[in-house]
Amino acid sequence: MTTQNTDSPALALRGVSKSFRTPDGQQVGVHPTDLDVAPGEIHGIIGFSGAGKSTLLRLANLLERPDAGQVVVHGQDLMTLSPADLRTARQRIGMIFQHFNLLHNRTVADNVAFPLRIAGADEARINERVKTCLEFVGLSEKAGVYPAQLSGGQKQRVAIARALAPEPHVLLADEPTSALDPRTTQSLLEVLADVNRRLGVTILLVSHEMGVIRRLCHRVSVMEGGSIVERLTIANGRIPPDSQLAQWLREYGDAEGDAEEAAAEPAPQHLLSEAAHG
Ligand SMILES: Nc1ncnc2c1ncn2[C@@H]1O[C@H](COP(=O)(O)OP(=O)(O)OP(=O)(O)O)[C@@H](O)[C@H]1O
Repeated sequence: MTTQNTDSPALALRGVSKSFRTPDGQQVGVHPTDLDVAPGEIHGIIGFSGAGKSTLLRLANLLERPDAGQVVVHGQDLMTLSPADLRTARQRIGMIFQHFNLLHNRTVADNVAFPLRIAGADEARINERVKTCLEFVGLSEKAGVYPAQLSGGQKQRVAIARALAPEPHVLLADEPTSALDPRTTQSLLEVLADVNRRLGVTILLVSHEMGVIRRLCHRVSVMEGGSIVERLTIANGRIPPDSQLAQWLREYGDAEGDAEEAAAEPAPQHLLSEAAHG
């Protein structure tokens, strides 16, 4: 990994906005929004359905191109890059999805190798990265199998290995555990915490599950109607009780079933990255 300037954000969205043209007219996905994610931070985005969470995340690697604003990753404004330079910059921004998005007709090893092949890496480096990344996610013995032979949790681990293959500085995660059962979710969160703590990867994660945010994130942005309406620090898994988010939890409950507990109970220590909190 290259040396990072710890003073500047790993990822900064500056005045980004996005509207969509629909048969009914213009639909606002994200109003002009600022977001800073510090190096080594795990930053969550939470909100109700349609709040603009996925759109905001996809603006961060120009999967959706903003109508306006800047997308700055390690000091480089992606909006100003040529297509070739953008492809290079994207090697440093990994992404994982709710439904894994694996290539079903390729083996696990070939899935992990895919971003490196696209980038024209040589076979020695590809083999070395595939081995390292599959070891990291605990799936070395599955290198030769096809995705259909894997469980959901294993598929998401392969997707994480694929995202890690080009040694990204930032990982974007769009509802990475929403298709998984609670126990698999727990082990996936441990993998993501390891990605952050051991590899120093900054993570921006969308989830509608409060438990995921509490267990994994250092800070959270709360979205409503295409805007960030609240920004909170999560200390030891605690949501500040006077926050809008805690109020919503009291009002609408939590996927885990106990809103009061969700606001008060500390997260397991092993899931909190020491990196960003010292
Ligand atoms: N490609 C698109 N075309 C038209 N409208 C879109 C498109 N993508 C998003 N939108 C609209 O933008 C708004 C925000 O959508 P987005 O998917 O970002 O919300 P979300 O908070 O991620 O919701 P969910 O939790 O249901 O995934 C919604 O009103 C949605 O219908």
